[in-house]
Amino acid sequence: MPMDDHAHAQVPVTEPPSTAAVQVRGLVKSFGSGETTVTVLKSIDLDVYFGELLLLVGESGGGKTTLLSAIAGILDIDAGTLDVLGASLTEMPPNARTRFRGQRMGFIFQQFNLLPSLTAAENVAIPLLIHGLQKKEALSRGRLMLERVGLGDRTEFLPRNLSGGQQQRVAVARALVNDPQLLVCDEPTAALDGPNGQKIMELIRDVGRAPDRCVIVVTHDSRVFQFGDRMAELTDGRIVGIHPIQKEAMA
Ligand SMILES: Nc1ncnc2c1ncn2[C@@H]1O[C@H](COP(=O)(O)OP(=O)(O)OP(=O)(O)O)[C@@H](O)[C@H]1O
Repeated sequence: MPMDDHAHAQVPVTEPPSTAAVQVRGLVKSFGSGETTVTVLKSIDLDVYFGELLLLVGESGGGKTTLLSAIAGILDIDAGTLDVLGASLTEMPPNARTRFRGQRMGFIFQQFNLLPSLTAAENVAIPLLIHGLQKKEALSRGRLMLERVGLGDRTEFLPRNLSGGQQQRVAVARALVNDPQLLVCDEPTAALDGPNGQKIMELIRDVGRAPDRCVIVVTHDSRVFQFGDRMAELTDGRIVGIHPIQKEAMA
């Protein structure tokens, strides 16, 4: 096989780079019922491509977290379709969706959500244990992942003995330990100071983004913008703009 063909063979045929990893069409989501119904997402269309880091920005209460939760399969939607990593989330039964999420997606939140009584390595190993890996193997992979995020010397520390930036690194390691193709991040830098926020975004960009995967980051933090490839603006439940990020303008 010629080298080029061989390189192609590494990428699954259904998921070549530059095609949509996430395809959202006509997504509608409301909360409440009767007179108190609030329609938070009003017919959203959005594509997120393999190989990109997409920023989702917009006014507070505009629906960013709701959209992220729908894409992550955490939230049922009222209308529309959601295709994620080649699968229709809208048609998937809840159990299959939970499994799919655990195997193919990673999550990073503003709050690090680490379990306080577990060491850093144990926290990172949790997704692997849930998927049935033996504890020894899970911990060993957890430690390796912590090395990748620069915490090889902190694997046996409890979260309370780590700085905020280090705790978020543990959370990033936990999100990536399953080798997810879609990484969703909700305000990942909000609880961090400037330098730690920069380091976390570098990590998310460098480890989470690759030709066969993609990252979506909800953020208010303008210092994060330089790490994005495109920015989608969500206001009052609608995507009001989506554009590439001019890196030169940021420098
Ligand atoms: N479970 C829920 N029940 C009722 N209303 C909800 C629920 N979740 C979100 N909302 C409402 O949906 C709207 C959008 O919320 P969402 O958290 O998606 O916005 P956001 O753009 O992420 O805001 P922020 O930037 O402040 O985090 C808000 O008005 C919120 O009150």
